[in-house]
Amino acid sequence: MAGRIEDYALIGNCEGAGLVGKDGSIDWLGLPRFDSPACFAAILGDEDNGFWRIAPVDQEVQVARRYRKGTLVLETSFTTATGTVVVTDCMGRREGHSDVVRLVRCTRGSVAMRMSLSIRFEYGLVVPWVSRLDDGRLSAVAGPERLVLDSSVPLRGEGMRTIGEFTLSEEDDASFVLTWSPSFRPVPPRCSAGEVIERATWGWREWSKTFKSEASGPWADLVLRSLITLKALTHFETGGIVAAPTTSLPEQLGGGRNWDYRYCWLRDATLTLYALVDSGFLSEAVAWRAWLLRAVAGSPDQMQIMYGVAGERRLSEYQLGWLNGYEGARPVRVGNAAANQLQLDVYGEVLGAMYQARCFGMDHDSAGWQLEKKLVEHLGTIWMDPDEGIWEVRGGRRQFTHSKVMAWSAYNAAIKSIEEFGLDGPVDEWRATREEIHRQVCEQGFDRDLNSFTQSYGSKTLDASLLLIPIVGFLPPEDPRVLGTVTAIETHLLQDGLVARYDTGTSVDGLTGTEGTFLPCSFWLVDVYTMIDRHDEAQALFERLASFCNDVGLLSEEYDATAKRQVGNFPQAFTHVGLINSARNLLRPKGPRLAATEMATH
Ligand SMILES: OC[C@H]1O[C@H](O[C@H]2O[C@H](CO)[C@@H](O)[C@H](O)[C@H]2O)[C@H](O)[C@@H](O)[C@@H]1O
Repeated sequence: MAGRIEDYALIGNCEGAGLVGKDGSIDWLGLPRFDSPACFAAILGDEDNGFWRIAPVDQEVQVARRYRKGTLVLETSFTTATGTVVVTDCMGRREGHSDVVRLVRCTRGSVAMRMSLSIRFEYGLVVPWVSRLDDGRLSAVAGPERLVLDSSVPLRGEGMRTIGEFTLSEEDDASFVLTWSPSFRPVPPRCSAGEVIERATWGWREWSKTFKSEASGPWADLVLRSLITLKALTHFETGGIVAAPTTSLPEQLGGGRNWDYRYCWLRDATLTLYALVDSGFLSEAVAWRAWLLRAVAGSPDQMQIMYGVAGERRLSEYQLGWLNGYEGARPVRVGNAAANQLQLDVYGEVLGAMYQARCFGMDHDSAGWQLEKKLVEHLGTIWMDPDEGIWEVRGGRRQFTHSKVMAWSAYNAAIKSIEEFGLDGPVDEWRATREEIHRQVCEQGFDRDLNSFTQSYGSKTLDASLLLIPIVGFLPPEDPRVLGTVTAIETHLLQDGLVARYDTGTSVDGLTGTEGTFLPCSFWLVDVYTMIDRHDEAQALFERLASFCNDVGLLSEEYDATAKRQVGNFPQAFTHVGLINSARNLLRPKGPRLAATEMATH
């Protein structure tokens, strides 16, 4: 049975990723790429859908976990009545191969262990053909995929699984290397588990050296963990950043709001980029900008709101009927129909990111500006249209207020690029449009009775995205309309002190059921509290949000305050971006300096 979402820890190699449970079971593994059909999918079904557990035979066990400092190398320590073992898990990458490495070391006494492996390619569906290679390794093949298991202990087949039982005494160890490669290529050479672990430890620590802990004060450890998580979700070669490494972990336990997040949203990726750059990690920003220019290249009216890891456009959504879903939450979806939506805010996010790249000296060619001009030109023809908005609603397009605010933000960024970097463009025309959007939002997006901006023009409902109005610099934080909106959101959208995105009962999203509270929204409230000098409330809310992190510092998309459980895809970049930004904003003397704010006031 799958664990609670917060019972999992992330392993990855900046190409693919997996989730390791506290019980020592890898219940999700996408190889070679984040969005590849998983070969372990037990988290979305049961053990027959693939898993790999290494744990003591004794069920009475105490578990403690941590990542090696500054790395994505996981150490799970199991203590039984007879002794302690530490299982070190990590992933490595070789040309054309991905390695999942598990090293078990006994540190005290002696412990009887059991390894149980069930490979099911194609998201838990396909049973592979398992055979022994001449060199003693096990090979599991189905169609184009192959996994090879190298083990230092004897293995046997039992009931469609591979089993290894062994007892380790103090200072003994046992190693396991599971290597993915295409089945039509030669079997990859052996590699040493210890060497892969040491190389991964060194590589992550080299990367982490850039991090300056002072800027994050008391939250430095959590912030670094979040940054490492964002890096782990970034593809080493394409520069694409996925929103999360999982699909269909439910937004409501037992519900149907289950989506595939293993793609690159322009919104999530741009915000991730801001957080990385603000923390000094510039090379990811350079790679992402190049990814972006390739992904959106072509006709501006064909720009999508999300792409595949390498910029693929067709992300057709379908359901995997053979998976029962996480704790029975069905359907399990692959692909994401939101790819074909119109979401005007992405123009604001993309143009803001390009402006910021310029501020950091990353713009070395004119190709970027030519594309931006085309995007603004296109935005000029659509900004007045209804869209699906930041929440990707499936209940029909509306005149979402936040979408218009971000259209304003797109013009604002483009105008600043001209004003500050001497670029060419019809600046007077763009200024006029910026002004027109601002006027329209203030007239049609603000409700005098509620004394608040509203979810869409003329509506009477609230939306957490309106917290971004001061953060992107659309209005100053002390503006009475901003203060009124904060009060209205506190009145209508706080659930047990956490900010809901919107009222799911209004049918705006076209979905049944409800959801947990979307964690980035609560981080936005932390930021706004800081901006309006409500520092104690900002601090208290941040501390509460930080307390939701699991034992290894990870957060999913949402939190179910009633069940007191993390819900939604995990770990979620958007949430970790919120944590990084808010932790840093709490310490800035003049209040938040989100990258987007800098953009508007630079
Ligand atoms: O709630 C309905 C929508 O949920 C997903 O979108 C959410 O996640 C995205 C990725 O983090 C984020 O960019 C977006 O703002 C969120 O609403 C899902 O991808 C959609 O298909 C779904 O309609």
